[in-house]
Amino acid sequence: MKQESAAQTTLSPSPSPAPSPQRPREDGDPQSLWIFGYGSLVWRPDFSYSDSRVGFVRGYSRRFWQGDTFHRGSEKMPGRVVTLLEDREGCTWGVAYQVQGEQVSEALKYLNVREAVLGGYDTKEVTFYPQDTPDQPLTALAYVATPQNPGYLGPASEEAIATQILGSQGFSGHNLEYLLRLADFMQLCGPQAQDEHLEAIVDAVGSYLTKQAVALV
Ligand SMILES: N[C@@H](CCC(=O)N[C@@H](CS)C(=O)NCC(=O)O)C(=O)O
Repeated sequence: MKQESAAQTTLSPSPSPAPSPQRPREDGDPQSLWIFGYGSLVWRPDFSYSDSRVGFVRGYSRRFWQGDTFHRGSEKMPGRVVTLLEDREGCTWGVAYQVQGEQVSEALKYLNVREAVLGGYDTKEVTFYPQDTPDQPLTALAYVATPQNPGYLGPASEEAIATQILGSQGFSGHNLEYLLRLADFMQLCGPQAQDEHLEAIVDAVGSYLTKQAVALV
């Protein structure tokens, strides 16, 4: 799985078709749906679900290119959170959650506020490959912040992103917590799950804090 830093990868914005979010049963009730999380959803889904799988989506790279003035930032100091960009050679690890029956409408209602209204994310159908059964892919719904949304910040050096993250916090907590929890998740996925962009930002945060600490001595 090829990974490049943000500077080298020419990422095209992902179109944001908004597929109908669930397949209704004959009686019109939604039957079941998989929701793919690749940012805060991997550690804080905050909706009830019946099953979950660790795995990945192909053809997308995760980037800290979405601004956030609510959850992890403010109007004065916007934070940076992740979105997916189409990238032929990209691969993004995360968690897919299965919601069934009433869980479907409850999850979508909740995520619409958390992701769309407060975060600027749109929905997109993706193919998810469970880590344990990659030969049995699942169709999942992902929340993607396209470059057309007003909060989109786009590319920046990993050092600049690290500095912005260190200086931002919002209603859900500090932006650094967001970065480190995602890094922790990726550690748990094992050596086959690489995200050079994420790792470069974590390294830049470490270097910055080390310099600050040395300056205090
Ligand atoms: N849609 C991505 C990113 C989600 C994300 O991080 N969204 C922000 C909205 S700006 C959020 O929910 N933050 C809650 C938090 O930071 O705890 C995912 O599937 O995880």
